[in-house]
Amino acid sequence: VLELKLTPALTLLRYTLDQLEEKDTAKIFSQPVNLSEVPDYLEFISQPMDLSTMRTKLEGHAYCSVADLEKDFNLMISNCLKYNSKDTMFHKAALQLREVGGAILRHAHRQSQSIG
Ligand SMILES: CCOC(=O)c1ccc2c(c1)NC(=O)[C@@H](C)N2
Repeated sequence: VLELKLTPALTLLRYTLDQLEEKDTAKIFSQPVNLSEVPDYLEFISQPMDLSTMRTKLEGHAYCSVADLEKDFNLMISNCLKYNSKDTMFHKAALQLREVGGAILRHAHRQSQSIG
């Protein structure tokens, strides 16, 4: 069972991000895109996002709700779909994580309504 600490809202956000990380089995979303490996990345992507950045923002109280977390998750996915062509592993992984992550986030929304 979810171990709810004194701050259930923050605990729910942490648990939700843990679940999203777990689904990134190839770990392609765990760190910022390496700009020395991908030198043209910022020509296409104005606001990079990744799971480690989301973790830092979460612990820094940048997310007030599941919706805030979902916004950065959607940004991370859309960046990947934009930069990587359809026939790449990256693009396919983003489509997959979008589906699986969507279900995780819907469940977290429902839980946040019950813990307030
Ligand atoms: C060491 C080389 O790593 C990469 O080229 C690379 C590594 C990870 C990546 C990525 C590229 N591109 C992306 O769009 C995001 C999702 N992940």
